[in-house]
Amino acid sequence: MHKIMHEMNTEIACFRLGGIHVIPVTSPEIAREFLKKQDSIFSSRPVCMSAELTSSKYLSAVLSPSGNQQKKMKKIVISSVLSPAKHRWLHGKRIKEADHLVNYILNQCNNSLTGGEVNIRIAARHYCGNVTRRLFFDKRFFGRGTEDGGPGTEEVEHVEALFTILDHLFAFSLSDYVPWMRSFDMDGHEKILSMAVGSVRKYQDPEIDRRNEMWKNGLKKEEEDLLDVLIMLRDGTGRPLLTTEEIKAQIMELMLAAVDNPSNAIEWVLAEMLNQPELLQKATQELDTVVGRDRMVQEFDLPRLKYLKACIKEAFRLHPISPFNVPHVSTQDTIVGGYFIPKGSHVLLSRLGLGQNPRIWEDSLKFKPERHLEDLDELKVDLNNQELHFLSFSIGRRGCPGVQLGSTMSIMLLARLLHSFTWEIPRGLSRIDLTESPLFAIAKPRLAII
Ligand code: HEM
Repeated sequence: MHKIMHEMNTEIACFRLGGIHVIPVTSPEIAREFLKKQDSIFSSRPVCMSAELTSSKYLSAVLSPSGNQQKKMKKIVISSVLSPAKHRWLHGKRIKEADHLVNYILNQCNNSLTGGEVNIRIAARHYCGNVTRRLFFDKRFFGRGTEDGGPGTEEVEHVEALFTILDHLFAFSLSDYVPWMRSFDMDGHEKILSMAVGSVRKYQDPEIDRRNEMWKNGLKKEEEDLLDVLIMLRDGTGRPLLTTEEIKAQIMELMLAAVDNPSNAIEWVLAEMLNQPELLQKATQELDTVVGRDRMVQEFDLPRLKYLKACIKEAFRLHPISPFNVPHVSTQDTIVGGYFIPKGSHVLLSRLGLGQNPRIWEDSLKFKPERHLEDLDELKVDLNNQELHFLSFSIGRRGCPGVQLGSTMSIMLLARLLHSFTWEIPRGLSRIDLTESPLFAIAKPRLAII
C-alpha cells in the first residue's frame, strides 16, 4: 500500500479488498479529520479472525467493535486499571522491576563468558513483560527465572507468544475479506494464533482461577494488584461486575498492549545512539545533571529528562513497531478530506507514512531527537503527539488510555540503561546495521553504587 501510494503521490487511498474498502492515510491533516472532527463515526474496530480469537469473541476493550461490551470494558480499563490514582498505587511494583533490570544487566557485565554482551531485545521485552506481570499478578516470573535474573522458559514462552499474537493481529489474512474461506485457513494464521493464544493463557488463566478461589475461600482480604481490583469490582447491586472470562480476555489484551511499543522504541534509540555517540553523550550528560551519580533514576526524575524523552519520541516517529495503527471502522457513510467514505470502511492511519512524511518533517529519514525538544513539557512524562505528525499513542475515543504507564515504562527503561551502564558496539563491528536485529551491545557499570 505504501509503495502504491508513493507511486501515485497521494496521502490517502482506497483499496478494495474483497467487499471491504481499506483506506490508508499518511497525511496528518486528514488523519486529524478522522480522529478529531469525525471521531465518533470512526471509532469501531474490524470483525476479523485475529481479533475474535485474541479477545475471546470480543469480550475486551481494545479489539472489540464499538458497542455496549466495548464501552463497559473501556470504562473499567480507564477508571480502575489505568487511572492516575492506580498509577500512584502501583509505583512500588514498577520500581521493583526497574531495579531488577539493572541487576539483570549487572549480572551479565560480571559474566566472564559473555563479557558484558547484552541482548537488548531480550532485556527490553522482558522488562516490559516483568512490569506488566508485576502489576497484574504481583509476580515477575510464572516459573523461577534464570540464575542471573533473566527470563525462565515460562517467561520466554509467554513473551514470545505475545509477540506472535501481535505479529498476526490485523495482519493481512485472506479470510477476513473473503469470509467463506475461513475454514481452509489458507495462510495458516488461525492455527498460529490459536497456539499462541493458548500459550499465553496457559500461564495467565490458572493465576486468575487461583486468585478467584482465594477470594471465595476468604484466603485473600486485601487488594494487592490489578487482578484483585478486577475480581473485586461490583455493580450497583453488589454483584461482580466482570465474569472470569471477561477478566481473562482483558488481561490478555493489556499484556499485549504494554509489551511491544516501549521495548521496540528503546531498542531503536540505543541502536541509533551507538551509531551516533554524540547522542549517547548528550543523554548521559542530561542524566548526570538531573539525577547525579550517587543514586539511581527514579520516576520523579522522568519528566525533566527532556532529551531522553525527545529520543523516544524520535524512535516512535522513525521506527514505529507496526506500519499502521490499529484499524478504525466507520459506522456510517461520510465525507472526509473531500472523499466519500462508505460505512464499514477500514481506516488505517499509517504510522510509517505520518512519521516519515517529507512534507511535515525535514530530513525525514534522519534520527534527530532535537526536533522534539521545543514541544516537550518538563512537568509531564507524556510522549504523545496530538497533531498526529507522528502516531505514538493516537488520539480520540480509541486513543491509548495507557499514555502515562507506557511513557513511564519507556523513559524508565531507557534512563536506567543509560544512567547505570556505558554501552559500546560489540567487538568486531564498526557500527550497528539498523536493519539487522536483535541489537546486541556491550555494557559496563557506570555508577559506583550498583
Ligand atoms: C509506549 C507505549 C504505548 C504506545 C506507543 C501505545 C500505543 C497505542 C496505540 C497506537 C493504540 C491504538 C489507538 C487507536 O486505535 O487509534 C493503543 C490503544 C490502546 N492501548 Fe496503548 N500504547 C502503549 C502502552 C499501553 C499500555 C502500557 C497500556 C495498558 C496496559 C495500553 C493500553 C491500551 C488500550 C486499552 C488501548 C485501546 C483503546 C481503545 O481501543 O479504545 N497501552 N495504544
